[in-house]
Amino acid sequence: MNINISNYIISSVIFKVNEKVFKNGVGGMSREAEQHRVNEIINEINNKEETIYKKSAGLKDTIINLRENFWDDVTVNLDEPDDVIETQASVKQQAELLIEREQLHGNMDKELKKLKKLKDSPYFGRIDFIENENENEKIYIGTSSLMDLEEENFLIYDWRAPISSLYYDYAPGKAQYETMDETITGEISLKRQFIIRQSNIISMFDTGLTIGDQLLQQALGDNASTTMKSIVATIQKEQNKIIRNERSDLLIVQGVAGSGKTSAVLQRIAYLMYRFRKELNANNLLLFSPNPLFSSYVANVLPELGEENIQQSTFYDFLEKRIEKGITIESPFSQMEYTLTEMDEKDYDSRLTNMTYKSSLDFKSLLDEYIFQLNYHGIRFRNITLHHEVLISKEQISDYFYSLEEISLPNRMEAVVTWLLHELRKSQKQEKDKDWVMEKVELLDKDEYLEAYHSSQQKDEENSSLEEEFLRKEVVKRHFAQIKKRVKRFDFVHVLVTYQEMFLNWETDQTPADWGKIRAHTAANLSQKFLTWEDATPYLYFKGRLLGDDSERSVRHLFIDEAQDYSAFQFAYIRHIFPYTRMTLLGDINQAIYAYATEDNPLIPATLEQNHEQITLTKSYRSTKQIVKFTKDFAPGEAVIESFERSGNKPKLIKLENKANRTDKVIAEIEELRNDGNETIAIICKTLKECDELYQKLQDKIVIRQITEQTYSFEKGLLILPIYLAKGIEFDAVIIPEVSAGHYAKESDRALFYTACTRAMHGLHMITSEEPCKFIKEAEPETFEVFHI
Ligand SMILES: Nc1ncnc2c1ncn2[C@@H]1O[C@H](COP(=O)(O)OP(=O)(O)OP(=O)(O)O)[C@@H](O)[C@H]1O
Repeated sequence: MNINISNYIISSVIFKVNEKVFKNGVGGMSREAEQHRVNEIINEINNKEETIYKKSAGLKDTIINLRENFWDDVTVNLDEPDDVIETQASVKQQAELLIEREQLHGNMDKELKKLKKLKDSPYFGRIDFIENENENEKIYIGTSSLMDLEEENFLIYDWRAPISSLYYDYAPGKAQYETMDETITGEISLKRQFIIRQSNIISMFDTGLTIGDQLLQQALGDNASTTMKSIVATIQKEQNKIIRNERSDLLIVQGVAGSGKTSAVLQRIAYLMYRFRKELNANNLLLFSPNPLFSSYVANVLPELGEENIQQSTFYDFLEKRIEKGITIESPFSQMEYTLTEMDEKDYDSRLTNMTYKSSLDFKSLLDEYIFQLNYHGIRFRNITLHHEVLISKEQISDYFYSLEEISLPNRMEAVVTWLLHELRKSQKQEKDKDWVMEKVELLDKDEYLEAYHSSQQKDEENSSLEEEFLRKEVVKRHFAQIKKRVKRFDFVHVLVTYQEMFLNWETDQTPADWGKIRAHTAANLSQKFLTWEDATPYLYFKGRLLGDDSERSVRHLFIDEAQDYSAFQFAYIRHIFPYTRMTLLGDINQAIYAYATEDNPLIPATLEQNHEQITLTKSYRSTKQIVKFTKDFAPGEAVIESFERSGNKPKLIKLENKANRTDKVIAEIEELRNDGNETIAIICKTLKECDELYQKLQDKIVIRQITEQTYSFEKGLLILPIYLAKGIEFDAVIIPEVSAGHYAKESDRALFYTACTRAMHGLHMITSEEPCKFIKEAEPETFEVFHI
């Protein structure tokens, strides 16, 4: 959490209010006594640092020494086989010693970093807990744990320790927490919060019901930052349930805009890495994020919590890595832009039909049926050629494939690979004596010649006099190595054409009403080697069923943010590709901006299996009470939306008499919002096209940055971006430059408009020169102010 001057002043005021309480001794130690304890902790940290520095310096010398004299301490004797074995063992032992010391040094480095952080702010919470009849124990909670010098007592508990959950889950009174083996019950007699900076207590509060609204007030009152912050000091009870959930294989979180889903999932990752530190490392965890900007926005949280960043990818990047070279996938953003801007295009309706159908599980069933009949016929193969001559024809491959007994398609493909490699070895022998080989030998440059000559000599000493023979062999081998590599990659299967066949020639009675349109549309795109976003996942699913999937077995936990934007087919594919992975899905059905996403949405499963769990978050922490009140009336879903008690100005609707004044009015609004203290202001448009047009008009008049699909990070200041790229991110203030009824006209625009409005923390200004859209009209009139200009 960044503490700025205004915060500091607020904190001091709050402290003054609370000071009296503390002086009177309510809740145990006074502020002086608490500061005294902080000082003692800092002393302890200093001592620890000193000890580690000393050990670390000695260790560093040992490592340098070990590296420099590595071979001195190794007995090298290669005379007899036994001696060789002994030498190997000796080298191994020495290497292990070095690795162990290096690891120890690395751990010390980590420990020093942790201590440095603790020195600045050792803890943020305290609870006094009486376990049954035992004495009252003071438990201080911080970002990591600290033990005394004797390593006997905890001076600070890590926020993820079992006992720390008391702090998040209970008010003073009866309380309990789970350890690995039992439930511990007792009573909390005090719950206290601190803001400590540079080893000084800036403020402290004794709290009642929830984790002090005051501390949360302060955290939420900050300006938006360009990177997300950790929320460990103020995690709310419901969020804590998400963070510490260990039971569920599938945890589904439906949370309203700004309810802390992303925050909770990042703390959850840190929790899991701590709780299962022996079994999990950063590579076992994967987060699917909605856009590249979001990835950089959240990149700071885990390092801030002392954990390594985990693998992060957009679903688009994940798919792109699995697709063959030469095939292009449309990005979800282009798909969205198309949906929003190309209504007049002649194929628009077919495209929408295609999108809806390809996103559904009905299409997956149809695809499964098509795949099933490929067991008997229909897979398209490619000739295996060498210099345009067919070595093994596609018909031969097909005959061989379909002559195999009925094992699964991928297993048969493996058998074909073995057979092809065998056949290629035969061709390789015959090929050696052909004319082209000598031509290639003559074309070898000097280095290649020598390399080929030497490697032939090394491998075939007996015939070393037959130089030409060797060179021929070598040249053929090189050419065949390429072919074999392609065979092992299944290049002999024409996956795209086999998929296309489904739309060109396959006949079945299971097809949907609009199959004709869908067929034509898909086949045309596939012949351009272009996969629309809605076809990308089905195609990869198809490819996996044909050739075998590279299941992601190393990923033990998958986290999907903005899960409402995944289609039923995409989610089914994810389950298919991560068969053994635990999943956490987070999203908000109100923000389902993709047209297909509401049907069979993974966030609202028809049934929950036994080890699945669903948690709902209803309180919005991002936006002021005024913004939440305004937006909740037109939110698409039925979900309860509560606001956190934080005040600001009412959203503003500016009605322009003259449309030509829009650019100047946008600039005036920016100025006004800046004067109110907003640092990061986003102009959020419905589409990229709208952004482009407005950006052209603004860029000469004001410093502004346009965010596109390719933007990977952002700085404070003025930004312009389309709604779909603002997902998951927040800004001090938002200006929506066009909110007319014509612009946000369709019911499907509701989620878009809601998403745009809910990006705002403190200020929301909307401009129109016509009738405002129906969503604004649905909001209670007293929730926003109207200005006629
Ligand atoms: N317990 C908390 N303590 C402090 N701040 C919090 C807490 N929970 C959420 N916030 C803050 O509220 C804001 C919204 O959180 P976050 O982005 O995680 O919400 P979200 O549910 O993912 O939102 P959306 O779905 O709208 O993208 C952030 O500024 C976050 O720091």
